[in-house]
Amino acid sequence: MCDHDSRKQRNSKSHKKNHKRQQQSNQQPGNNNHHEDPDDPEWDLPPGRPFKVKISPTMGRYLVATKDIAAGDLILREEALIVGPCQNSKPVCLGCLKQFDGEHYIRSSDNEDCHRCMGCQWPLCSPTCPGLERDGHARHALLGHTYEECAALSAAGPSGRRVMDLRARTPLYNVIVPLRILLLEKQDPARWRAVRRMQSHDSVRRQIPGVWQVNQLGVVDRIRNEFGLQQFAEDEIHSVCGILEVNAFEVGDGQRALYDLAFLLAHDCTPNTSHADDESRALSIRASVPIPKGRAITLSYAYTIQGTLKRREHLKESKFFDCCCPRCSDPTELGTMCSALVCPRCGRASVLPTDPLQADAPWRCVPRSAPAPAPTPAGKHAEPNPCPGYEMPAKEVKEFLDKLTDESEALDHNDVMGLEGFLVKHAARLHPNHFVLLGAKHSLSQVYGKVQGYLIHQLSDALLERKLTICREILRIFDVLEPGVSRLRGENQFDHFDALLVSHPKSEGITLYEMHAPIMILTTRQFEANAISRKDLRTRLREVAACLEQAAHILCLEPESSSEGAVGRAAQDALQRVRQWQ
Ligand SMILES: C[S@@+](CC[C@H](N)C(=O)[O-])C[C@H]1O[C@@H](n2cnc3c(N)ncnc32)[C@H](O)[C@@H]1O
Repeated sequence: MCDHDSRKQRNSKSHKKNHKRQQQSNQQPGNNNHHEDPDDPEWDLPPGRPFKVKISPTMGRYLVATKDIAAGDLILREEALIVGPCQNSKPVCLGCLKQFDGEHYIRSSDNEDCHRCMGCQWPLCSPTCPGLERDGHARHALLGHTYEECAALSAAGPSGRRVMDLRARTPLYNVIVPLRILLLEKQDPARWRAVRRMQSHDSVRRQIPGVWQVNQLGVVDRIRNEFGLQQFAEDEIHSVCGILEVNAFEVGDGQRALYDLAFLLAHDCTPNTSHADDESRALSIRASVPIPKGRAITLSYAYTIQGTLKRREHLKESKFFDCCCPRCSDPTELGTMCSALVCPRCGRASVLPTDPLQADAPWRCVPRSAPAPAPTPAGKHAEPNPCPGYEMPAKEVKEFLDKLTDESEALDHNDVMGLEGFLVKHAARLHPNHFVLLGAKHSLSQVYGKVQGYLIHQLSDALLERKLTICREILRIFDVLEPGVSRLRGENQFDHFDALLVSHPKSEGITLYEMHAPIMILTTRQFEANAISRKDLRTRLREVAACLEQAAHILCLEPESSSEGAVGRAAQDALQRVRQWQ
């Protein structure tokens, strides 16, 4: 349905442009033409893997299923090649990478703010941190603070003294992962080779001052001049920065990591896998939907609840390619209308990009496949849209979206009234599924029932219904954009997106879990007030059990130590209780 609509909606003026787009689109991982791409002979994978490596002219190397993979199946699990702090990280212990808040660290005996490495003076959580290399007993071996790293960081004096405020983000930590990679060449040549075969897009990045210059000052000059490590060539450090920008996964609590095989997964805006990392930063990739043999195995490098314009901008700026996936190619975003604006002339939420693959194409109010209009008394059908042709220049749309995004990012996502006010304020300009509204709704789905004044038992029936409605609305969108056994891909509290994949603490599973409490409380209240029958009660309990069952099914695939894993266990416990009542 959506494809058909979108084809009609597209500006079909340029046959040539469409032909080019068709070609691009055929290269997308979602399309089933992978038999045409050759296998990459350089990859000799151990037997038993459900995938192989292919190579395409546009996407480079990517993984393709070699057998039918069922939803939920584990496709790949691997240890990190290297782990370290994210860009602009808050100070962390170089051994275990934990931040210096709460009770996570031991103050040093000389009453300093924290313990520091005796050699390089970089902050550590304790002198006995398990991530410190000592006499052959390093628990994390190359993933923690090694003798070589300490020597490099103190080559021109103890550089860690520059980290002064333990609570403030600092660009000083941007050097740590590049340095860890550079040191691998001598420490572990096999790992070094594994990292060096990753793409760094140097030639493109070199042309972007915001990327190249920033790395020059923040990483290259610091390593070579401030730390005095002239043995590392400028270009080599730049390539390592590129490898990290293009291939790193955001893991743990504000860390980034590289993996031997997972980096080969191609991007798709409606991916067929989800991923999770555990305490040791081992990464698991699971199928979120059935993946037939021969289909590319994909994940999303972008935030799923984001409009096409912003997603493609992010992918272009940080991953250096133009996404032409089915979702990006469809102005309606697979019918979700996630980017649709309300037309000021006719009042319908039907202003869409005329060509979503061209960021400068105008947006236009287009007839939609709304329910067929009723015949007029004269027997003729009314015009389905009174103003086909209302147009907004791309620049105006972009400015409007930037303003909206700034406003939504400034919201306190624990402030119920602020979030509801934001929804009301923009209802007249945006489709109810517009991504900025979905972001606010997603927060509301979590905070109704959790924050002071809105704790679950304090909520009126109307507010419980509101929480439920919001959960249902967002689940309908997840079903299209992230179908199957997957977590919602969401931005987390970190404001740095240097990594390939943001970690996604909010989840579809969590939304399903969120739904069970309002249904339960409403049902109990209504049953006690004799407003529903025993039969209705049983039906509602079945609905609650279904939510919990799905939530547990999704979240119990998450690592036990993660917050999602904990909600999964809570869902299982709640399910048992509901079954007893049933
Ligand atoms: C993490 S790497 C994936 C592995 C990479 N293809 C390789 O050969 O090393 C990300 C890069 O792969 C390419 N890529 C991934 N998904 C793509 C897609 N859907 N369309 C075009 N290029 C894609 C882009 O060049 C992107 O910067």
